[in-house]
Amino acid sequence: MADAVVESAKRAAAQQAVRDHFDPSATHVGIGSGTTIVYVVEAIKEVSTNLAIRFIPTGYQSRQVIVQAGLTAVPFDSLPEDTVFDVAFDGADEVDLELNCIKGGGACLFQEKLVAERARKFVCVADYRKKQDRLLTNWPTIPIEVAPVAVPTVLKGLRTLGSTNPKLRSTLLDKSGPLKTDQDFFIIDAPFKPLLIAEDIKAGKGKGDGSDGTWEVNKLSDAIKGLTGVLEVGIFSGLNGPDAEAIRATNSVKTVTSGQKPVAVYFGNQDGSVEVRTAK
Ligand SMILES: O=C(CO)[C@H](O)[C@H](O)COP(=O)(O)O
Repeated sequence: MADAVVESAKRAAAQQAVRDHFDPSATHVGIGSGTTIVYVVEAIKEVSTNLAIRFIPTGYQSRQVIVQAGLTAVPFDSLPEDTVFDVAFDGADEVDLELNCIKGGGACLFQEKLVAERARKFVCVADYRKKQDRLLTNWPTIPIEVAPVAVPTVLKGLRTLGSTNPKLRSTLLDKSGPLKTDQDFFIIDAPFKPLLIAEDIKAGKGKGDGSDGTWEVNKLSDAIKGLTGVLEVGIFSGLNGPDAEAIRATNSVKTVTSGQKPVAVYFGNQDGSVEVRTAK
């Protein structure tokens, strides 16, 4: 029964996100991974079956969702580098007050980041369990995609950064060994204390650079990304819509996109309502 509530929360959020951000005259639309994105594609299909719209998947599962809906899937690397997508939709594992997200619970994060960064608008859709004030409140770990040969190096580096017990992710059948990503890389799940946001640093709640055991979202993301062997980190932070708009306005750079952070996150609630957090 609880599952039915969660599923209808996801569907309600997806319906509203698509109503607000999918323009049927779009030419390129990014499609993320996970269970919630299925409802996004379902909602898109209700509005448009236009085969001229190119849907860019973020991995194998995402591509299957697009293809099974009868829509046109186009690989990311088949598009010219300056193609900006109208919008990219994706799920999230946890979202904080600043719209920073943890992603990678389903082992997709690298291609999700590539696609999100190319979109003029990156929009996330999730259920009520994902809405928190700080990252690592309910979701326990940061997923990190690593080169197999570098696993021991990265585990050691993560412990140095303060992660108490980072672990290599196994398949559901433990005896099959480590889970492989779409890139044939591995995933390490690293726990840290809940992450600080900018207002916490201003309020003196910690330095946020790891020196006192606290980490601010962007600083931790950069520190993990700096470990040799890390392909990508499941923290989506940094620039978002309005920041990117400002850069575009001042520099006349037409190709600046939304960045890694969503411009809006749609949360489906248990009572059927939908709550939207938008970039300030
Ligand atoms: O990042 C992801 C996959 O790696 C997903 O977007 C994230 O895990 C959310 O998934 P779901 O919609 O199933 O809750």
